[in-house]
Amino acid sequence: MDLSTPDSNRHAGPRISCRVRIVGKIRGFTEQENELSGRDSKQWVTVCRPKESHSDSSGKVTISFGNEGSSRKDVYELDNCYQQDEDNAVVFSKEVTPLISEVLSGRNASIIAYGARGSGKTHTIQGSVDKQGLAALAIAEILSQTKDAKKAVFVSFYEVFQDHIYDLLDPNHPEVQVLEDSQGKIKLKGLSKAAVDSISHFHDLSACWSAPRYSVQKTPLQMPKRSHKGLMVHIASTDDIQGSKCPNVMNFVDLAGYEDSRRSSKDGITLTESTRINKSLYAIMNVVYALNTNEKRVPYREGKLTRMLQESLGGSNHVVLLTCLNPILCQDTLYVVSLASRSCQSAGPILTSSAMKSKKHTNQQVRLMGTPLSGKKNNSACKLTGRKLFSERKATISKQDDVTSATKFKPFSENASTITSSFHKKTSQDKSNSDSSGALILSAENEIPSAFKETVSCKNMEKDASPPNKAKDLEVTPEVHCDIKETISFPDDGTVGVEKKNEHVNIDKVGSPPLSARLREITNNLRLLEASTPLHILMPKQSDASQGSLESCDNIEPKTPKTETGERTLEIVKYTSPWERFHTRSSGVKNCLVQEYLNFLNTASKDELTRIQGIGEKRATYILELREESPEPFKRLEDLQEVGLSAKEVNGLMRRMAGQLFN
Ligand SMILES: Nc1ncnc2c1ncn2[C@@H]1O[C@H](COP(=O)(O)OP(=O)(O)OP(=O)(O)O)[C@@H](O)[C@H]1O
Repeated sequence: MDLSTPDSNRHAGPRISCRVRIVGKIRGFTEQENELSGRDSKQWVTVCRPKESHSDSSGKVTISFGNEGSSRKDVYELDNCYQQDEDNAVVFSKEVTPLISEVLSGRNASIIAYGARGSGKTHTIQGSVDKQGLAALAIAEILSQTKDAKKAVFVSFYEVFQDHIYDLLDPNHPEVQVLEDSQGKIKLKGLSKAAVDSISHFHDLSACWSAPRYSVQKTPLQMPKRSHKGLMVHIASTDDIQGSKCPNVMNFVDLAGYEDSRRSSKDGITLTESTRINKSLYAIMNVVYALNTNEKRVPYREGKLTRMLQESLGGSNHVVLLTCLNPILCQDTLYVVSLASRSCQSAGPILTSSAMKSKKHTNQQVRLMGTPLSGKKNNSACKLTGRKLFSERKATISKQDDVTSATKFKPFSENASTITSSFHKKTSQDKSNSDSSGALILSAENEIPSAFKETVSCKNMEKDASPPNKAKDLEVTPEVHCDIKETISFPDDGTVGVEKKNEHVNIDKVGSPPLSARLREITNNLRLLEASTPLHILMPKQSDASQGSLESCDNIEPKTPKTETGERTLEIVKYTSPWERFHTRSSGVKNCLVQEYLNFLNTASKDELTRIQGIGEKRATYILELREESPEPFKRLEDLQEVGLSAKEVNGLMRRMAGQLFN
């Protein structure tokens, strides 16, 4: 597959601006992938560039995912994207060379490779046996430019694993500490620097990036499976033989690969480890987002790596976030690119049906008449992750004119996606909308990204997808072979509307039917609910005077329904004494309070979370991140240990909370 077209090389080069530049890089096929699928396999990633003549001078590109003919049509915007056939040398000349001049004239710069596992980050930053990485190419250039400029070049290599920083040049060193001096400048205590005078010397030193490591007792250490690795290039004046007088720094960071932590990892990484790694990736992405949106507070303290790099990020420094993309179907790549795209705020990401469907693409909780739009069984809300993924900005597909791909499919027109600010806050009971067209408008009440409207189509709704009578308020009467067009709108006031019209026109032949899937799920949920509802309650026999009296009714406690012999009954519990009743019921109250508290942690906004004693800004942020990882991270009180609270602290917290009820 030849991805290049004359247009694909039409890079204007990076604008030297202080916002973080978000650039994509599609990895080349590995030999194995070549063997398995062949070069003429269907393309999964397509880069669309605006035409030169187009009024949009931002030069941004859109990346779409999905084979021609497939239903997946995720489209995201980045500052630029390098194709499979554009190797490290091309990326270096376009992205890194301009930054070297900046560093030599007094600024700091960082090139951060971010992506799913196996997306080519290491290949890009560290290089391989036969291809130099960006780091080595930069060192060669820096050495050549500083030769006659009375500058000395020092390097530091480090690894960040589970929020601990290790010096790779001197593995005997204890952990590197990130300290702040009296002027608020970051100091890295314990990170060694080595002077570099030639590229071969650099290659020798860089072996520590992948060399096996040993403990102080000389026993081999288990290498972390997923960690961040970095190089700091310090450019100091020649009289600074230690390179310690605040030299300018160029960072190269090969981030740990993103992997959905709910998937069991192939290499035995535990859920907690994986969550921590992803948390540190979110920390980077949150800093990038905050820098690009000029937020007052940049959350450097959210992660060790961000704290460590703080001096090189923001201000007049330059950062390139190189988002590495797998060239074959990879859910994690979609997620990564969606997060990267959200930081390209100047035009906002363009999102389409599959992005909408994916629970990963916004952190908003969307409820459809109290029933999940999609998502897991028994989950009352479908949680979509990716903070601020939907920006307030508008984007229209018509901006995209030129498709740089071998297959040249037109995702926009086929997808019929539009962004609108129109607002629909109506319910299905609103007769004016349930008109002859059969329009159906559903509403949800949670905070919803603004200005997003999407049109998708579904076809052939099956009979079994029809909701039972209990779902009458949805007013859906699915027909076999009916053609349905639905419009989902996200208005500004935080509600979502789903309009649906019976239309026998313009069926998207490749579009999946999201509404039908959702309705099927609603149906299934209702059936489950119906199945678990007791048909009748067996009351105590009248002959038993003690149980039959009105007085003793207060002594009975309904328990979970049992369905042993097919007959659904409600078990009746009789208390033998007021003490027993009081004891049992107060533990019930306690469990209820715990459950309410966990529900609160699973759903509350950041502001609400910080109202709870013991939850500060940082912990609230982490809770939100955990919720991005899993829709309901807190199922038991023990789960609170995940946010750094000890069992004792959790107990204290609950005791205080119970005490507050009487204040
Ligand atoms: N441009 C490329 N052309 C061909 N093969 C590549 C290219 N980039 C990477 N590869 C191959 O893809 C595989 C994964 O690459 P790499 O190790 O760089 O990914 P990674 O993102 O660093 O992975 P991880 O997240 O696990 O560290 C390797 O076998 C590498 O040789």
